[in-house]
Amino acid sequence: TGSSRPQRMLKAVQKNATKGDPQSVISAIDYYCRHKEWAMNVGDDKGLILDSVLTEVNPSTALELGTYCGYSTVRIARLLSPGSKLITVEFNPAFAEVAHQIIAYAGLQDKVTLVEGPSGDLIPKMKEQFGIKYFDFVFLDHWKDRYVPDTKLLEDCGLLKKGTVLLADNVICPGAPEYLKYVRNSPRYESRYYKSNLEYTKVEDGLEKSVFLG
Ligand SMILES: O=C(NC/C=C/[C@H]1OC[C@H](O)[C@@H]1O)c1cc([N+](=O)[O-])cc(O)c1O
Ligand SMILES: [Mg+2]
Repeated sequence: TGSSRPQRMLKAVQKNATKGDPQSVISAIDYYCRHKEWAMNVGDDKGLILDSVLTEVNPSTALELGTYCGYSTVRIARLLSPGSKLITVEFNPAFAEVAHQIIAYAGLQDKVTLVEGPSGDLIPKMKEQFGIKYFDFVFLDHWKDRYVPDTKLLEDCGLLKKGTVLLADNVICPGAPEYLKYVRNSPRYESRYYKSNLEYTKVEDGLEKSVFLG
């Protein structure tokens, strides 16, 4: 059987990026996915919004739900201050295998803990297994129908503190309507929408930033 799309993406990184240079890994993936083969990375347009929110929050502990091939993992980890940590959760073992290699190629493996498994099972174990008190930043980019249950789970497990920032991808395309309703109607969040476009396309999409008010 042939290679998979994630494996072809990894080959493009190994061929075109410089080992230990996160920006070159990001550029190599964006070039490949824009000109050769689309893939569901947050991409360069929404990536700039992710970068700006991250720089503003400057999280000590960050969580990513939905690693896929590690593109946004690299985008986030490259901006973390020394000593800060990113935990990223991926359900699909084939995606996780490629992500490990892309994160290592970027030289960011010491800042990132990649955990394989269903987010719903892993979130309740975060405190005990990873010594996490709470997250300062959460990037939601996994199954869109898990955004609401996992946000509620993070609240119930005491993993959010006053000021924690949730940033959700794809709230327009493919869409996360229940999530938008939840964070926009809840008195516990202050939300705003960053209009952009679906990665590598002209279709509208955007990111929803929601600050937990405690
Ligand atoms: O399903 C999407 N993401 C959820 C990913 C789901 C997969 O990754 C987590 C889990 O292992 C699952 O196999 C998605 C889909 C599109 N899309 O245009 O279809 C665009 C995006 O940015 C997306 O994050
Ligand atoms: Mg996405």
